[in-house]
Amino acid sequence: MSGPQKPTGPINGHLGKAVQASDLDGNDLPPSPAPSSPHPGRRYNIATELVYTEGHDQYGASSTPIYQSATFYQNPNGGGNEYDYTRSGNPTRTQLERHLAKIMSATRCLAVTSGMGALDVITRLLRPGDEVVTGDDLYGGTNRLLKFLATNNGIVVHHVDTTHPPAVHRVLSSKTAMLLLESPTNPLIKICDIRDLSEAAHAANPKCVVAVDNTMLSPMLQNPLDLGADISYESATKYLSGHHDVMAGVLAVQDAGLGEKLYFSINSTGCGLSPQDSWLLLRGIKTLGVRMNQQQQNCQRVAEFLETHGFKVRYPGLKSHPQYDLHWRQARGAGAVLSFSTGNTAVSERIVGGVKIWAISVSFGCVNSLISMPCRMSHASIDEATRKERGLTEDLIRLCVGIEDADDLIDDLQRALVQAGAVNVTPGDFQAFSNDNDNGNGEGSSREHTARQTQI
Ligand SMILES: Cc1ncc(COP(=O)(O)O)c(C=O)c1O
Ligand SMILES: N[C@@H](CCSC[C@H](N)C(=O)O)C(=O)O
Repeated sequence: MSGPQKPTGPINGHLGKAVQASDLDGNDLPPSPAPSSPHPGRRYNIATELVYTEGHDQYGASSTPIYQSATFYQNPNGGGNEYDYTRSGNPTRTQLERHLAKIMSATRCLAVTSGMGALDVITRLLRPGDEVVTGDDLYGGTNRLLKFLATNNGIVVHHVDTTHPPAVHRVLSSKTAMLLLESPTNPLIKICDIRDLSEAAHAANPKCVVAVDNTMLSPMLQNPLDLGADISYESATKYLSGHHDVMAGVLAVQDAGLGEKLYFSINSTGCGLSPQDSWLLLRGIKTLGVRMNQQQQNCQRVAEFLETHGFKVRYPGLKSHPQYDLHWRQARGAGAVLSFSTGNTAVSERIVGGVKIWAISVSFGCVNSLISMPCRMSHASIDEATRKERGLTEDLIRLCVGIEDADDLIDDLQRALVQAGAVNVTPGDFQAFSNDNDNGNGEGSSREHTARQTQI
């Protein structure tokens, strides 16, 4: 990988930029840096690639310099340098994009101001009348943007259960312009067969763009482009950065033409990632391997603890997960987000309110552990009736596990479960109250739970 390039004189006529003057649709392109990755694919194992960079800084700086400059000097004829303006391209952002391209199995990667910004760029490929096929469990913000496009831009959106391939195949057609997948989904941790669904979408319409939101696993654990997707994107606010100190989104592609179209939107709308945030993200990525390893080890312990004590836990590290085998065919780890039900919303509220180490917060992928109730927080923008239809019950608790000591995390959770009356305590053991009375919306067995709580 090469670092920011030195001015080399006019490369491409008077523009002097290593890029063609128009995109594949014939739109005029403003000056921009060269496509991100100078070589396709990875050369080392992922843990090495996350850390290893070949910078060619003129002073030998070990950390990529932050080019905090909005504009760049040019020759009198308007050419000369690779960069002219930071909205169009910035050396720190290019360094990040080239680094990401390696680890995302891409030939080109683009960095933008948030995960939703990345999805906005992707959905700008759509035209009125286009159809989008997507899941019935999705991050709330993704659902909100799709609903906006369906309401205002003439896009037809089909929400189907992506764990059930025939349901997806049934709605795919020559009008399907985009298949948008999450695996695992946020927050019900459903797994879909990315390869099979990508093939089916391309068979239905060879021009269909398959976009996979890889936020839950990060490129450390899953590479959708290797599974047949056209775009892998994620909220880099989560695992890639890892410290909740930056908002960012990344998009990765293997097809140069598609990369140009995405870049065109980014430059036109001005959502490229700032130099400071690009630097923060470059720094965060270096520790992704160690963070993710620790986070998923801790998450496995927490998942087993909850399941052993009778809770219905959704986590692909557990053999009880309905798509366990599929998940391990396409991913290299289970990630560090799980969700579980108590069968009673009031009890769930008391658990969330009772923990000390687990911070009540949206987001995930940070080094510290978080707890949330998706229906009240990350998925509140989905109306109640739709949530209920999709099996997103009000009592659902989502845990995003960090790098703390796993025993401390479990002790804290155990204390909150007992205090909340979520478990039936017997000498030497405690078990979750049965969810048998649960009416499917987290309202069941409330008297049982309340009674239990008052005894403690
Ligand atoms: C799965 C998923 N995709 C995309 C996003 C959007 O990312 P951002 O918050 O960085 O815009 C989020 C969370 O916000 C998410 O959970
Ligand atoms: N108020 C925000 C909520 C962000 S949720 C962040 C993250 N994706 C998560 O799942 O926790 C909004 O309405 O977008």
